[in-house]
Amino acid sequence: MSGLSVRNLWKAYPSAESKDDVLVALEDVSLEVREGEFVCVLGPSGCGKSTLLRIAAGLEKPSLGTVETPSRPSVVFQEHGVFPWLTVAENIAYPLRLRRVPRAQRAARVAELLDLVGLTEFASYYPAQISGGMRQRTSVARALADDGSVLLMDEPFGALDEQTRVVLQQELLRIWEQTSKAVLFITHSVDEALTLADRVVVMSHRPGRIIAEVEIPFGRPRDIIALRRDPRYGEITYQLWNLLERDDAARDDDEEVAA
Ligand SMILES: Nc1ncnc2c1ncn2[C@@H]1O[C@H](COP(=O)(O)OP(=O)(O)OP(=O)(O)O)[C@@H](O)[C@H]1O
Repeated sequence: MSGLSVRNLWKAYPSAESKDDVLVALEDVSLEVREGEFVCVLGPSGCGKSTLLRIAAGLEKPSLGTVETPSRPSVVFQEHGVFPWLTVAENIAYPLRLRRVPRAQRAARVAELLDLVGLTEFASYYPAQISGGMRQRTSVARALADDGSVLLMDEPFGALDEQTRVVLQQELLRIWEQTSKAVLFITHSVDEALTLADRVVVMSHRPGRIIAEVEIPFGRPRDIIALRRDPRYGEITYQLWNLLERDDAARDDDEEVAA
């Protein structure tokens, strides 16, 4: 198997309110991301998206269930994903050093990745000397330097302004389209999910369950500005919002019954 397979995942944390209680963050979550497929997980704040990603990355253990990947996934987080004491080029080279890739080969791969993410001029800058968007590009390039076939991204553009976000979304697609990596991308933005994904997995409020999977019909390569003119863009936006809102309304009903 060269993608990611998550089966019947449950995660409970000790409750902060009572030591006899638990907080269920994930409830029986199963999903597959095939080789070369881009899947977005969309859900409201606190529904367990990051928990799912951390478990998929092997950074946390599930309470129940399994995760299968052919190799250790690469991860891009929302912020603080780069080492502040290393330059842009050294950050990108980091996974290559860990794999003991010979120096000349490493330099060639770093030069290629710097070019791919448009940071050649900033190779010797430190993270504090570049913009937030450039730091995220560095983070993406470093994840691409990892040769794993699965890439996990946790709201990597969430902290950026809208214009930078759109530029980086387009760049990410351009770069990813040249690979066959399976991508699991976490977002709470309807717009971002349908712009990027082949398939959107919609999660409920906590405890996070999968309430729907929506196939996105836009082809590849994808021009993310042009697709906003496609009449299907509005329809799918409406469909996704409806799924999220219906779940919200169901939760309000549950709370009223419980009260
Ligand atoms: N280490 C932890 N200990 C206890 N509870 C936790 C822990 N990590 C997460 N939780 C709880 O699990 C639930 C899901 O959190 P998670 O961060 O996965 O949500 P999220 O969907 O990523 O949220 P957001 O979109 O706001 O980042 C939350 O109620 C959170 O309080």
